[in-house]
Amino acid sequence: MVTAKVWVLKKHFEGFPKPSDFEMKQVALANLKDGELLLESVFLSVDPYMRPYSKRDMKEGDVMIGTQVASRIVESKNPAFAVGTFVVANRGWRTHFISDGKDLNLLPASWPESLPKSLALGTVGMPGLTAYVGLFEICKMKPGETVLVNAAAGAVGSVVGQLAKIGGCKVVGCAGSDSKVAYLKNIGFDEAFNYKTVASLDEALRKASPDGYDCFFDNVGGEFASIAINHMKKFGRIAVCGAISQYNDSVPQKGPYIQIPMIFNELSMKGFIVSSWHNHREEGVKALLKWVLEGKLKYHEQVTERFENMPAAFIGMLKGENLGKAVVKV
Ligand SMILES: NC(=O)C1=CN([C@@H]2O[C@H](COP(=O)(O)OP(=O)(O)OC[C@H]3O[C@@H](n4cnc5c(N)ncnc54)[C@H](OP(=O)(O)O)[C@@H]3O)[C@@H](O)[C@H]2O)C=CC1
Ligand SMILES: CCCCCCC/C=C/C=O
Repeated sequence: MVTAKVWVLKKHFEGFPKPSDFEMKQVALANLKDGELLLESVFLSVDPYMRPYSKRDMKEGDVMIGTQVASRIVESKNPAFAVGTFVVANRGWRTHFISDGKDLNLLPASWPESLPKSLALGTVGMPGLTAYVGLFEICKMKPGETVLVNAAAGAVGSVVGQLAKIGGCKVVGCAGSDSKVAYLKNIGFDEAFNYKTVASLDEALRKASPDGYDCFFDNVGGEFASIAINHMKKFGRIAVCGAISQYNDSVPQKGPYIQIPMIFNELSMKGFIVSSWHNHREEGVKALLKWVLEGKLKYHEQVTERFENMPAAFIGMLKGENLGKAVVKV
């Protein structure tokens, strides 16, 4: 019999999550029945959505939600899944779990041995797909346009900027430290600035693109988005992807309000959730993997060692300690 370690939400987050909001437990797993398989998590993802989704979907005592666990099959009574195969699953913060195979995604057959499997949680996984859908389907980016992205050195933002360059656009990004800004320049951003240290966000946005922005991929919301909307060009498009600046608010932020710039510049603004675009998954993963293998799409991972450190990795990511995709190596 295998005993799994799991992290549960002990106490609903109030403001910023803290270590005492989590509790690690041990769960004995049953023996496998025919058709089932036992999986071991190798890498786990920590993502911003866990913060707002915990409030909306979870109750205290539930296992922490967690998507895209790159896992290894250790025992199988299901002929469709061989022992040793790696898959992506959506089973929360657990070291081991049992599946009937229906909720598992195999890595693409063309996945080379040399490529970290953890990329299936980041650049070639859900965050990469988010960038792909947001740029190509929501912003409908065209060559020659100027694209703005915030949280640009993170899992989604770093892919957004590079896909925009692949698509022939000028790219402006911002991030919360000088070393992140240097990284953005290194991976091909045309302009980048540290939103925490510029004297004026308004000035920084104007200086980076005096003519304004055709596309704005918004990962942050709040004050940044309120200022950026005034820098959109006529008929600009805004992909509302995330609002991380608001996830830990106990009291909702108030305006400024967006109607006037929306009207004057005839802007389009559309929120989206990547999982609703699952019909683009196969095409998107294939394209992302190809660009990674061609060296056109660079990646960086912030790897935290040990399952015991899941809460620290999650809290650290919310604080901006990650460069690229934050993952935990079990
Ligand atoms: N709509 C969808 O389907 C999806 C939406 N998302 C959203 O995309 C965004 C990025 O996610 P992801 O790439 O996984 O995460 P990241 O890897 O970008 O990590 C989060 C980053 O957000 C930045 N950040 C944290 N707090 C603030 C703040 N108050 N103001 C500005 N920046 C902040 C930090 O970077 P810094 O140092 O630069 O501050 C931090 O590193 C999130 O809002 C997330 O919820 C993600 C996936 C799917
Ligand atoms: C089954 C995986 C679903 C992931 C959806 C993530 C949506 C994120 C929203 C904001 O961060």
